[in-house]
Amino acid sequence: MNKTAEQVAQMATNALLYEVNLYPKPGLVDPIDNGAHHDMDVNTFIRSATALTPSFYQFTLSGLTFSKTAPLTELFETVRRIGQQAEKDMFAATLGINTHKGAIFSFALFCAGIGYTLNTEKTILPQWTEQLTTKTFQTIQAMTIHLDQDFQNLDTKPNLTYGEKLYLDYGIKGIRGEAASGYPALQTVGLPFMRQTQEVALQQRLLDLFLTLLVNTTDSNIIHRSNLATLTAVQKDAAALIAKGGAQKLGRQPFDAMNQAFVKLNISPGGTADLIAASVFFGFLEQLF
Ligand SMILES: CC(C)(COP(=O)(O)OP(=O)(O)OC[C@H]1O[C@@H](n2cnc3c(N)ncnc32)[C@H](O)[C@@H]1O)[C@@H](O)C(=O)NCCC(=O)NCCS
Ligand SMILES: Nc1ncnc2c1ncn2[C@@H]1O[C@H](COP(=O)(O)OP(=O)(O)OP(=O)(O)O)[C@@H](O)[C@H]1O
Repeated sequence: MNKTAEQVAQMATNALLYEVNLYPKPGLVDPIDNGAHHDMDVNTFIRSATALTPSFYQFTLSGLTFSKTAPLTELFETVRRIGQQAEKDMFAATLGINTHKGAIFSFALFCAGIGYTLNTEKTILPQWTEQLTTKTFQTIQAMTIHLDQDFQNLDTKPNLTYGEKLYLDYGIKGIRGEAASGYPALQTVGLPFMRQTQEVALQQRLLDLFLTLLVNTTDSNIIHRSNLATLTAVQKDAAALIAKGGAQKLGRQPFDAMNQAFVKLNISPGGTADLIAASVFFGFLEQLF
């Protein structure tokens, strides 16, 4: 076993566990309630997150051992194959429920990108820096340069995913667009927030991270369960809470109220949840906890 890949995989699983453990998260599964979900609870997420550790290890190892001269699009092809097996492992662990499909895709890119950066920069995990995070996102951009191909010939495809439908209906690129641009929601929003809030208590810090990411993300889960107008409206509400001081000033009450509103609307910001987990993951690497 490769020690570095093991450590990165452990951090990835822990990041998913920190995300599901955070409460009260509007619309999402947390230890207090299942938000707008009827088919999963916190234990479903624990089973899923732990079942994914071997795949996180494989993603990282692929990056660590990838040729320094081959095109990075080949690394993407490799991790997508591993990702397909990871999806099977997730469905086996959850008895058929989609807990972490988006997270598998994003963490495949993060883990492979981190492995590749460690290898090409000849460095080790304890010496990880903000600059290496930036390099990792540049690698991810190079890996996903042809990701737009996913959107070709959709009009003849029989069964469209939510993300594909969203592209056809609105031209919104969702998680694929985020990846192909090198995760601007993390580079310009989530990670700067994590770097600036190291003194804040963890629960308040991550609840305010939730608001900040929600305001700045085109969360395709909210759109497919409702519509673009609903996303815009809840982003406005979240921005108003930030302006009033967020969790640090207001405590958990507005989050409970927002949870009730999201349940009524049957919406769940699953993309925002994945970006919280991602911010925590890079937070572990940069030792921001
Ligand atoms: C690209 C993926 C996520 C499929 O997208 P799909 O169109 O099915 O899903 P959709 O767009 O609805 O979003 C999926 C998930 O992404 C997350 N998400 C949504 N919006 C965002 C956002 N703006 N930013 C980050 N994550 C987001 C959510 O968790 C959501 O549930 C991926 O599963 C995939 O590539 N599937 C094809 C099979 C495959 O290759 N699997 C292996 C992946 S490594
Ligand atoms: N804590 C969480 N609670 C709920 N969803 C989360 C959480 N963390 C991440 N997610 C993401 O949100 C997705 C679930 O959202 P949703 O139920 O809308 O998706 P779906 O299963 O594809 O759609 P549907 O249930 O409407 O058929 C998960 O697959 C996951 O990617």
